[in-house]
Amino acid sequence: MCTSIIYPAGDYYFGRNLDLEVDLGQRIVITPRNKNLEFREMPNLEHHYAIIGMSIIRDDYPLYFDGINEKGVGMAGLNFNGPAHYFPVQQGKDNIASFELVPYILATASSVNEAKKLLANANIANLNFSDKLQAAPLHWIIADKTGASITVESTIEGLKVYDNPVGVLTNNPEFPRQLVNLSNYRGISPTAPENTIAPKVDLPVYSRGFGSHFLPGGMDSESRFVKATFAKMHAPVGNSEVENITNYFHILQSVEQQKGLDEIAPNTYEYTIYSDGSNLSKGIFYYRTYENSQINSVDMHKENLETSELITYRVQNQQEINHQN
Ligand SMILES: C[C@H](CCC(=O)NCC(=O)O)[C@H]1CC[C@H]2[C@@H]3[C@H](O)C[C@@H]4C[C@H](O)CC[C@]4(C)[C@H]3CC[C@]12C
Repeated sequence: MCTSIIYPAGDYYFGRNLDLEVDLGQRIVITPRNKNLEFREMPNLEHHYAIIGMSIIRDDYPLYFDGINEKGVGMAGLNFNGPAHYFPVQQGKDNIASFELVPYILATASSVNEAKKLLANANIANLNFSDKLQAAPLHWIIADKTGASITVESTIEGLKVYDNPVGVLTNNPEFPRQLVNLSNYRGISPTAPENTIAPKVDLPVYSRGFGSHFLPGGMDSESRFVKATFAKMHAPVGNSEVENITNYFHILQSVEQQKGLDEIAPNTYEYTIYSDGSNLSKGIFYYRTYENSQINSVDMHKENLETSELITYRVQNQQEINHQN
């Protein structure tokens, strides 16, 4: 399972937790402006916006899990096993394979509005990257540096693009149902509630944090949707980049999956392999991993973006303890 958020703090910060049972060997990958991007059913893009994000590379192609572009648009693919449905290539449509969608949108859209226009005639084609890398059942969140955010879901009913008023995405069920479920938690608050159940009875507030007594805390995607929304909506805005990115990671950590808590097969557990977040205005990509709580950063603008070869950075996975004596 995964969780993705956009956090407003002066600048906007966008990224995700990647929860899975295996590390796929992803790297931080920068696609510079002149890297020739090939698509199965769409024209090549020889010149486009530069992208930075978490990705694996196969046959010199960046298979992004999530990323942002130099215009301040961010996008993440999250598991959507069950409802996800991709279609055969359709005449007259912009046929984009599911594994092409992140590079396609980030290479060409300078805002969420532009992404919406690109998606208006899109068909998510049921093509596999290769026999070994079959299409993954995903849905997507797209956000930009103005704070706008949408959810993209291709189901048996076709391609749906929803405005995302909370700026959060997890996994199943379909996005509208996540919002309906959120209504059940209208009362969740940082403040202790009034005694409305029996006003004449003395019901003491016997603990701090009473306003979130009924906040779900499970690993499941409905629980994470509610918890991440609560954490994000009430997160403070810091006075510096360091404070903001620190707050950002605290929000994602509220829905982190620790090893041992989510058994997906006998003795196999899903866990938060990495958390990442980018400053959408500055093009700085930050991440931490399960093994390494240090916040690391890669600034796309410190690379020459006018080049044509993929640029990669190894994920720093070593915990460094600052021994003070
Ligand atoms: C499984 C995760 C989503 C995390 C999640 O929700 N996980 C677990 C769960 O709920 O079961 C998704 C996010 C991005 C996906 C990858 C990207 O889409 C890129 C690539 C696309 C290929 O079609 C399949 C492999 C490959 C490399 C995908 C494998 C599955 C990934 C890594």
